[in-house]
Amino acid sequence: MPHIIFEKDNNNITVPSTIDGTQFEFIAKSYNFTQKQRKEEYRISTKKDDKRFLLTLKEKNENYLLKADKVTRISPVQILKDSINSYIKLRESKIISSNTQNFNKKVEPSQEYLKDMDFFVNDFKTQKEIQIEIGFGSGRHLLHQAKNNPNIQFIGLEIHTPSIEQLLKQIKIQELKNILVVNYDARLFMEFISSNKVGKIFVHFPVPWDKKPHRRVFSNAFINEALRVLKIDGTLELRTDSRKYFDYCVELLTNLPKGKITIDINKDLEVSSKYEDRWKKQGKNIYDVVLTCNQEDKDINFDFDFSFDEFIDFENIIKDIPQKAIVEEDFFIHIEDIYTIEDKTNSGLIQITFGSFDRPLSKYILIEEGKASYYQDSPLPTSANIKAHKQLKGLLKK
Ligand SMILES: C[S@@+](CC[C@H](N)C(=O)[O-])C[C@H]1O[C@@H](n2cnc3c(N)ncnc32)[C@H](O)[C@@H]1O
Repeated sequence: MPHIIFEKDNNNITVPSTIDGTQFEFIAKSYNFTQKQRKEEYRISTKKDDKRFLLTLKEKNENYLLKADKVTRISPVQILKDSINSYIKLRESKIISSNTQNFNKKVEPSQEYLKDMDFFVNDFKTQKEIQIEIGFGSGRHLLHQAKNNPNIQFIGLEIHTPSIEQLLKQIKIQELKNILVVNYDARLFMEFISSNKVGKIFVHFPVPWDKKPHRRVFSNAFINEALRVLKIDGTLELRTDSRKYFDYCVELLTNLPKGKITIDINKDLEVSSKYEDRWKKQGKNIYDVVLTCNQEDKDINFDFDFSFDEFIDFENIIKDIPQKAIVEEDFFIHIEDIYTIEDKTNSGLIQITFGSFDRPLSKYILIEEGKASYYQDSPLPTSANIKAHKQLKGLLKK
């Protein structure tokens, strides 16, 4: 990550100010919320190329360190590098060391088919049938399906970045236009797909997680969401070499009111995945369980208003904000730190981590003269984020 270490001086910048197309909006100082012996630390709100983010300025030994803030990190990295250089230019400080001057400009592979979750919340629309593969790994099965079914829109979900890069390269080489790739936990992704739109969900050779069953893709909540997004006669297909995982899924999938199951052993598919080849060579059995959906579901509403109340008494509230995490059954809230903005009443930043345990979200809430909003953008409307927001709103009301 780009950063600069510079000599500690008194050349503070005035805000707001703009230099070389970079605007520094305000500076918030750490309130020493956690009450540990802490060094001086600031967040500098910065705008460049229509992006808004924070820079971190803190003491490092006898000097200052200026770097990107992890929570509000943006891309491309060049914007961060330019903003850090602009800050030092404006401040006229003496640089001790830096990696922002000749940062390695790597050519990124085409990311056209890699989508983030905002895309699925705000922009994703298709007239085509959707099919989803969860944990596509080497991508052999997904690429085969996409090549042979050009009228189907495929969505590939993976959490392993090298597998995603490999698939994106293959999409380019094979000139496929019907795969969207998402780096997101499959257990939480389905919440963003409209009801009754999906023809097939493939889960081939998921990690069995025998020692940590709560990490498995299959759970009651996942199956309910799968049945909601599947259209009538749509299928959720598990293929596994693990007898334990198979038995566990058969139990979860049996006697559901909205679907029925079929099971198989050592069935041949048109394409054998990398893991399948490995297990077959070892003489292992391959088990299939297929759940077929037989009921339509109601559509869901993705709109949720993540706003806060009109006036927040920030200066009084920060005295009572809980330092311990609030842990509920399916979400949590942890206030990480608080920053106050000098020379402005009722203004500051609250750094929080919250949402689901599987995919916690880190964000800042910006309070400007008593008016609060999420810094950068609102959270994704997952059920856990919505519940956490409602509770946060209550906390900030007192
Ligand atoms: C054992 S590999 C199987 C890969 C491929 N399906 C095959 O048959 O060769 C399991 C894959 O699932 C991915 N994975 C595990 N948990 C996941 C989750 N919650 N969401 C999305 N992908 C996941 C892993 O990164 C891994 O690539």
